[in-house]
Amino acid sequence: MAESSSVPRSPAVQIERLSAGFGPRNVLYGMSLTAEAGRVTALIGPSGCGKSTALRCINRLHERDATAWVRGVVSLVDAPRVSDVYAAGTDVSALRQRIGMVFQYPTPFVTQSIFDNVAAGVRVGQPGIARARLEQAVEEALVRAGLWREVADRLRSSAMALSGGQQQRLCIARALAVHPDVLLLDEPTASLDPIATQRIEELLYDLRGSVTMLLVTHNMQQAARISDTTAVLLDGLIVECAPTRQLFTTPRDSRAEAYVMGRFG
Ligand SMILES: Nc1ncnc2c1ncn2[C@@H]1O[C@H](COP(=O)(O)OP(=O)(O)OP(=O)(O)O)[C@@H](O)[C@H]1O
Repeated sequence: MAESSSVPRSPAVQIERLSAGFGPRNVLYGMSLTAEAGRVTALIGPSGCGKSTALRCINRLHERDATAWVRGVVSLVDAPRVSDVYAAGTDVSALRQRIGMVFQYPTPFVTQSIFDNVAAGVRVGQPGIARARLEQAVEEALVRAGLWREVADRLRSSAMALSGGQQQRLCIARALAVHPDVLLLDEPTASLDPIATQRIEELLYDLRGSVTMLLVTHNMQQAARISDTTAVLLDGLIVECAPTRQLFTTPRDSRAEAYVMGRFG
């Protein structure tokens, strides 16, 4: 099987006037951003400016904090269909399968095998799925995550027997197994060495076209290498969003320019 994807295009993510915070504390101040369908949108900005909070508002992880609040609109747009992420009655677990997330540190289920890690979401979404179909879903996800060849002969081993980079690709496979529309990537290579980082970057690049990705990164070279669009978040607002090459060569906003030139943050 070729290690590439052939699933259909995903919807765009549209964020409009998003404000969010914790208790009396405001973190996002009415930010707007569109992550185009099937593209990689990088979200960059100094530490503490609200990048993770913005990502966590998209799949409604933010609201798990007892003091968290959110206002504004987040939609998945697959014209003419528009799904409001915060619509009353939304099945939040199903939403989080549609909008997968990968974190800075790999988060495999530590007591489970490689197979069971990838199968977890499929079992939840399709209880009673036939064994052969489950095995096929796991294999497909591992192939898409570029991990199949490394683990095919040890699917029953513990996920903890994998290297950090492999664990991160396992987490990506776990997210891909349920065919998400969107992948939220919160500094997915920050804990990895350069070789493992390169594998993940190649993987994300290859997933373009089949999944809409939002990538939070402190690594501007990484944003430049793999994103189509880059948005600069400063103090809870997007100050510039542009095609990546343009943003890094001829930014229009003076604050965005100062940030990408390393003059602050
Ligand atoms: N659970 C929380 N309760 C209160 N404040 C929080 C909580 N989580 C985050 N914050 C604050 O919200 C602000 C934004 O945090 P966030 O993690 O979104 O920023 P970030 O841009 O992703 O930062 P970094 O690049 O350092 O990861 C920070 O000042 C942070 O201290």
